[in-house]
Amino acid sequence: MDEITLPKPDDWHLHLRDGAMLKGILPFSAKHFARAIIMPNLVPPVVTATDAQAYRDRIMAVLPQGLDFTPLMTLYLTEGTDPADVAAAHASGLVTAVKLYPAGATTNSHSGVRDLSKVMPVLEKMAEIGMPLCIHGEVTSSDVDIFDREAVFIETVLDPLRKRLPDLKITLEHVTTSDGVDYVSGADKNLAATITTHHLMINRNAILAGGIKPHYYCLPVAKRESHRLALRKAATSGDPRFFLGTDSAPHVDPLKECGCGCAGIFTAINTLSCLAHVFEEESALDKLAGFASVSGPAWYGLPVNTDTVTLRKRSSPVSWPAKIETGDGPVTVFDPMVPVHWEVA
Ligand SMILES: NC(=O)N[C@@H](CC(=O)O)C(=O)O
Ligand SMILES: [Zn+2]
Ligand SMILES: [Zn+2]
Repeated sequence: MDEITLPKPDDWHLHLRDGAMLKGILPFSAKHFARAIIMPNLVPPVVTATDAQAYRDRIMAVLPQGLDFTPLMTLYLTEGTDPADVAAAHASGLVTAVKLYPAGATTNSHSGVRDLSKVMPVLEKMAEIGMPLCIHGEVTSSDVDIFDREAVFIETVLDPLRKRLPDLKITLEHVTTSDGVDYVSGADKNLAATITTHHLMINRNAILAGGIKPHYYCLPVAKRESHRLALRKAATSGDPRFFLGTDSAPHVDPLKECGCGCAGIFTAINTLSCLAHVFEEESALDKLAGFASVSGPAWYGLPVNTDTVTLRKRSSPVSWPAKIETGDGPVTVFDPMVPVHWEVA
């Protein structure tokens, strides 16, 4: 097969940032995706319905004419979040989900949750109204090895939370381990996971072997090869609980190429090409529509997009700019490290 047409994909985990960066990167997502779940980890974060409305307006204000793109807004859960504000934002259609960042787990997560018992009233309200909770699933304690933080989170935080609130609908974001895949596969209800493009393509060698490569550093950090293979199996299985969230997370190069580089990989430009490459390698191109276009809307209770996107396999590899320029500075584009022949037609 050298051509495949899909319902237009959606991105169920995306960082659009703000200001000049937002303006610089939005066109790349808006070209290939109809909708995206917009992460709220700005500085300051998107905490209230008022914040979400203002951020949504800023996104729409810089959306280039002719591109049809719907940002699905999220609220950043804090220990001061008001359950009534969350419920009203959901009822009005403004906000799709709430995002839980354990404080300190990732980029701009310092206002996140330290003590889960403090946000129980919000979570109870969400369970009652059927509003999904998106979770960055890593523990933060310094005595847990960074490669184990997802597995430990599942065991010590996620599983107890699901037992306490079985009606709460949870998206475990950017799952990176076989532990995560197994846990989601074994759940009876109300649990799904997003998988990023880069975690299907790279393992931790990309970051650490042959010199330290900050543009492959993200959180949760890429794990060993056996985990990547488990993610590939889940993504290409046709199980609707695993679907695409790119976690495209741009940072300007000076903030990545330094003594304490930021976590995040910018994949918005080449995600669809890379996914076609992965699914072809797994002899599963027939499962790509499910992963990128169908299972996400089903989970979030939205219709599948009626527009389509065609991917075409070329005889020569596709290339992308190594960097894009934004008003905030250059952003390095994800290099999949293998020749990719699929282009968006
Ligand atoms: N994934 C990342 O490495 N970084 C994200 C935050 C996140 O999704 O955890 C970012 O905002 O830069
Ligand atoms: Zn995250
Ligand atoms: Zn993210």
